[in-house]
Parts: sequence; structure tokens; C-alpha cells
Amino acid sequence: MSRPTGAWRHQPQHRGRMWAASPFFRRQLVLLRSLLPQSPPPSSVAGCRFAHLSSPSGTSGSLRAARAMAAATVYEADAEAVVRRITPPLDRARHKGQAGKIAVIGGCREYTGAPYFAAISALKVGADLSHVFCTKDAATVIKSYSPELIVHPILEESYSVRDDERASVSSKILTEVAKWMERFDCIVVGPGLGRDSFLLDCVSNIMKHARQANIPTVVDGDGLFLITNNLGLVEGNPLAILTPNVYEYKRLVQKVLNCDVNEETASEQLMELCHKIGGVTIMQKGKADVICDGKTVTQVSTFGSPRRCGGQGDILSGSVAVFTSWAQHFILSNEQPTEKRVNPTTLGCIAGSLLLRKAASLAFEKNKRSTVTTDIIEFLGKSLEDICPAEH
Ligand SMILES: NC(=O)C1=CN([C@@H]2O[C@H](COP(=O)(O)OP(=O)(O)OC[C@H]3O[C@@H](n4cnc5c(N)ncnc54)[C@H](O)[C@@H]3O)[C@@H](O)[C@H]2O)[C@@H](O)CC1
Ligand SMILES: Nc1ncnc2c1ncn2[C@@H]1O[C@H](COP(=O)(O)OP(=O)(O)OP(=O)(O)O)[C@@H](O)[C@H]1O
Ligand SMILES: [Mg+2]
Repeated sequence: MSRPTGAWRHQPQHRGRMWAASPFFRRQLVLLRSLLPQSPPPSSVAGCRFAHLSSPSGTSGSLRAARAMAAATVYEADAEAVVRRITPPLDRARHKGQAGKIAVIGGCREYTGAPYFAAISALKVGADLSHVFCTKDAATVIKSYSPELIVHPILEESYSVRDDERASVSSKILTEVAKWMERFDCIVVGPGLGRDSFLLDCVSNIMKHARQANIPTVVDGDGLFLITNNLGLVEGNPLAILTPNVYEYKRLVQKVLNCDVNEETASEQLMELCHKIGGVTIMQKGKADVICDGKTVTQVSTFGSPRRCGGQGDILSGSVAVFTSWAQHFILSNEQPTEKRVNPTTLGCIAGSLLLRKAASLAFEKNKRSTVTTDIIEFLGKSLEDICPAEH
């Protein structure tokens, strides 16, 4: 297996003044290098407007300023190096479950494809077990797509629950999910969840439980609708990963920052959003997937495919879940001092983004205009194999 040549490369097109002497910047470099020792330092870092940025209370002015300046520069991740580094070897001594147990909370009457795409992608990337918690209506359909998935038909929508039963049904749902929660390495909340108010209340309880249990949580699709209207569910949670598409991002910015998306100051705005929500990692999906954890802004811009068929975000959420759990294990087992650790959430986003893009590219090469999401899923395995061969 070839060794990584560096995890983060500097994007030269960014403007501004040098601030490489900043202690915060130096600390960031140490963080990045500690993960991938051969990583060359960025040649320059640009600063720009930051006075308007807010940050969690207690943050000193200089740290706030340094963070804001860091936001001005977007680093292109050496995503292949990240994938190689965090993907665990296929060790014959391992038993079932050690490569990851993922759960997707989603699937209702309208949407059965999205939770399936997310859950099956988690398996195809390399997780050992993939669960789906969905409504009864969706469960049989999802099971029929694949016998590989473990499907729990436990969620309920308002139409199927009488008003006087709500409290007891809600607590039963939480008890049922809680039984499983500790086993999961990461959960994905939202693909195909729908927007029924009772169902979303139940999912809020599940998210609170996951947070107490320190389970990394990818929030996507209707999960983003839920948290945009209830930010407390993710505020200050370093294990929360938000993966908004262009519309979901717009709604988040409007709600949290009370303004519109500004392309001119995109990275500063993303950093500001992270700080306002506090501690979370955000991957803003688009032409490039831009990832911010409140400290650094990195992007993955490897070209994928010109097809924009629905469901690619679902593949991404399932893949990010697996890579985040792998990154967590990688970081913990490499015994780095806490202050030197790079966020597993950031690494998970970088790796998930690259893999989806590679798979989309291969699928498009084969299927051209008829490329659909299932075609892309078929290429997840080859994409990972090309970067990180199973036998080495
Ligand atoms: N096969 C499936 O079952 C799929 C289900 N999906 C699920 O569908 C649900 C809804 O997700 P969507 O991404 O469709 O979200 P939205 O319901 O927010 O958006 C629906 C569509 O409306 C348009 N739109 C939304 N806001 C807009 C705005 N401000 N300006 C202009 N156009 C706007 C966009 O074309 C968008 O794709 C989620 O649960 C998602 O996971 C998707 O993941 C796609 C695949
Ligand atoms: N303009 C673009 N150019 C190239 N790739 C893109 C573009 N927009 C999105 N993508 C790719 O598609 C992935 C999913 O992003 P997208 O915006 O389609 O998510 P989504 O709307 O949540 O998807 P879903 O239909 O699953 O809900 C991104 O991670 C990126 O790889
Ligand atoms: Mg989506």
C-alpha cells in the first residue's frame, strides 16, 4: 500500500495577507501533520474579513480572530491520503461488527429509496452491519430491496396514532431504539424521514439519546429540516455532522445567521455558521463539498459526475457514517494527545465525499445519461479498492 503524501494541500487561488506566524495557525498545522506526518505545510494562508464572526462564549478575542482568519482559506484535502489512512485493514482476526455498525433513522410512506441508499452504501463501503429504523409502511418495502439490511418497523406518523396514545407510543419507540443505540458506531438521521410532526418529535428524542450515548450523528435530508427548527438538538455537539444540500444550507443560514447565502464570503459564512451552532461539523454539498468543523475549512472537489440524480446525498451520508466511525477508531488507536487530534468527523466527511465522487465518475463513464443512484452504489467497492486495496 502506498503511503500518503500529504493530507491537506493549499488552494493557491485564495486571497489575502500572510498570518502563518499566528500561534493558532501553527497549532492547526501540528494537528494536520500529526495525522499525516509527510503533509507539506501550506505555503501561505490568506486572511480576510472576520470582525463580524461570533464564537462560543468564553473564546478569547485572539482565538476568535485566528479562527475567523482560518476560515478565509479553503484547503483542498488530499482525500485519498485520508481514505488510506483511516480505512482499517481486513484483519482475519476480527469478528463481525468490528468494521462498524451503522443505523439509519429514516423511511416513511413517501420515501423508501433514501434510507435504503444510505444503509446499503454503509455496507458497500465496508461496515459489517447496517440497520434502518423506519415506519411500518416503509419497512416491508425496504426489506424487499435488500436482505442485507436489518429493518426495524418502529416509527409512527400522526395519522396512525390517536392523540391519547401519543405519549405512550413515543416512549415505546424511544425504549425500542435505545435498546440498540449503544451498539452503533454512528447513526444517520433523516434520509427519507418525512416531516410528520409526531414522527419528528420521536426522532428528536432519539437524537437526544444518541447524544447522551456519544454516538456520532450524521444529520441529512429531513433531519436537517428538524434541526433547523430545533437547533438545540445539535448545538455544541462535536459528534454531529450536518450535510446540507444547496437548499438545506440556504434554510440553515437564513435561520441561524438571519441572512442569505453570500457566495463572496462563502467560507467565512460557513465558519460563522459552525460557530453559531457551536461545535458541529458541516459539509456543504455542491460542486465542491466544503467541510468546516469550526477550526478549518477543507474541500473535496474531485470531479464526480454531471448527472444530478436524486439519492447521491444519501450515498454520501451512509459513507460518511462509516468513515467517521473508522476515523474515530484510527485516532483513538494511534494514541495522539487529545490536543493534537484532528476531528474524526472532518476526516469522515472528506473520505465519504471522495468515495462518492469516484463512484459517480465510474458509474457515469459506464452509463452516461442513464446513470442513477443504484449504478453509483455498484461502484463504491471499486472506488475504495482503487485507493486502498483489500489485499496488500
Ligand atoms: N428515492 C428517494 O426516496 C429519495 C428521497 N429523498 C428524500 O426526500 C426528502 C426531501 O429531500 P429533498 O432534497 O427533495 O428536499 P426538499 O423537499 O427540501 O426539496 C425538494 C426539491 O425542491 C426544490 N427546492 C427546495 N427548496 C428550494 C428553494 N428554496 N428554491 C428552489 N427550489 C427549492 C429542489 O429542487 C429540491 O430538490 C428527504 O427525506 C430526502 O432524504 C432524497 O434523498 C432523494 C431520493
Ligand atoms: N454542482 C455539482 N457538481 C458536481 N457534483 C455535485 C454538484 N452538486 C452535488 N454534487 C455531488 O453530489 C453529492 C450530493 O449532493 P446533492 O446536492 O445532490 O445532495 P442531496 O440533494 O442531498 O442529494 P439527495 O438527492 O440524496 O437528497 C455531493 O456530495 C457532490 O459529490
Ligand atoms: Mg438529501
